[in-house]
Amino acid sequence: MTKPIFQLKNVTKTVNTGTPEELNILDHLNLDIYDGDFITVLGSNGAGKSTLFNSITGNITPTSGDVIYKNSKINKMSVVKRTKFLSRVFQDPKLGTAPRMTVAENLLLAEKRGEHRLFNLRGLKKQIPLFKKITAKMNNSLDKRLNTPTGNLSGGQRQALSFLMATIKRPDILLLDEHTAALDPNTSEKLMKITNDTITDEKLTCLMITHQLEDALKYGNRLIVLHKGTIAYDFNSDEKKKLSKEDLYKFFSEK
Ligand SMILES: Nc1ncnc2c1ncn2[C@@H]1O[C@H](COP(=O)(O)OP(=O)(O)OP(=O)(O)O)[C@@H](O)[C@H]1O
Repeated sequence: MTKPIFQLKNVTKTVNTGTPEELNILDHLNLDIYDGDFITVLGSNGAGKSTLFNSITGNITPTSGDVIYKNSKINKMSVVKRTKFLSRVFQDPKLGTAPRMTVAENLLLAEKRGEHRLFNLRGLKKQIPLFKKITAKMNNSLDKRLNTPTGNLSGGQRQALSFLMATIKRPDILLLDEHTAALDPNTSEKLMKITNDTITDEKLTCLMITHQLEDALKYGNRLIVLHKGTIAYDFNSDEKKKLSKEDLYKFFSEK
């Protein structure tokens, strides 16, 4: 049987320890992520979705339990080291790119993700044809703005660039944190289609937080529902196909 590439085993994160506000924001959470999984992540506000991502990226260290990557315990591995094998796209288009650097420079930076060497612009010219090709796929004129500082792009262009930067160097795990939520419906739909095509074509392993029930049902091979810092439901591909939006509403109102 295939082994998971990433596991959270009995992970608990306690905050405000020893005070009346003490709370387990992750509570004995177990999750096995397999190569090629595309998992949509649902949960009400405060359920622990971002905290789950932070425990994968190393932004938080569990109070107890284990974080395992390819059979090795990595509880204390730094965020920077983990960027070698994982990337994340945030909801806010401003968070993914360096505003004063141009589109091309940001892409070059992303290509060198996880490398220790100091960033320099050597080799930029050589990469322009590739950068033109991949930005053209975004279908939003990004390919004509390779020399534009990213701070001058529209939110949609900037978020498309963030997605490209997260995937230009294949990550073992891609984390999408409501990455289309700040975009207008049209732009959001376009980026979601590109996202799905990229993940499917390149067989990426991905977790995607969304509040859009349609998207949670439409995309991916697994769907998990978080509640109070733990995984309340974990639907496999067959179970997910049978789910309706009404079922999902029910799960939320049961809680
Ligand atoms: N450092 C912290 N100290 C105290 N409480 C925290 C901390 N980080 C998160 N929390 C709390 O943990 C809970 C889970 O937060 P989290 O941001 O993971 O939820 P979420 O499911 O991503 O919510 P949303 O959908 O609103 O983004 C919340 O109640 C939040 O207030």
